[in-house]
Amino acid sequence: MPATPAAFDPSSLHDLMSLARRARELAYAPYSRFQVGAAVLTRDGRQFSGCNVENAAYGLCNCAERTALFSAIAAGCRRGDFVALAVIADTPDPVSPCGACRQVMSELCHDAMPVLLGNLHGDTEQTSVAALLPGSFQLPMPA
Ligand SMILES: O=c1ccn([C@H]2C[C@H](O)[C@@H](CO)O2)c(=O)[nH]1
Ligand SMILES: [Zn+2]
Repeated sequence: MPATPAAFDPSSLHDLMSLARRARELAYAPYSRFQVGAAVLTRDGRQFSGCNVENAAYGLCNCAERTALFSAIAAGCRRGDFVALAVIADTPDPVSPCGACRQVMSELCHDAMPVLLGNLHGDTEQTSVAALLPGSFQLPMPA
């Protein structure tokens, strides 16, 4: 979404990555064995974490990023309430979110919202929602 996200303390990105790292341990990934964790910070200072949750019907697998964002929505947070998101996996380079998660981020989060990508070695890369999905699909919002 266009508009400017709320300001945030850059050190909160480090905290968010620690939370994502702990959430990763909770992944339900018996098929891929690829565990992912994510955490999102909201405008009012709340943090929501998420892990990937797989299913025998593979198409139902839900990524860590979407689990975290959907948990926040289910707790009452609204589109635009998000300040930063962190995601972590056991990858050689900082993990790269899938297309579905990029689309969900682009609908729920401000274009400039920082997204911190990480791996278990402690490598990180800071990017943004718009950088992850330029030209994303959006529907005009009803007034
Ligand atoms: O950024 C990513 C990439 C993949 N996965 C999950 C989906 C599936 O459970 C497993 C393998 O793709 O990792 C995530 O949670 N986040
Ligand atoms: Zn995804």
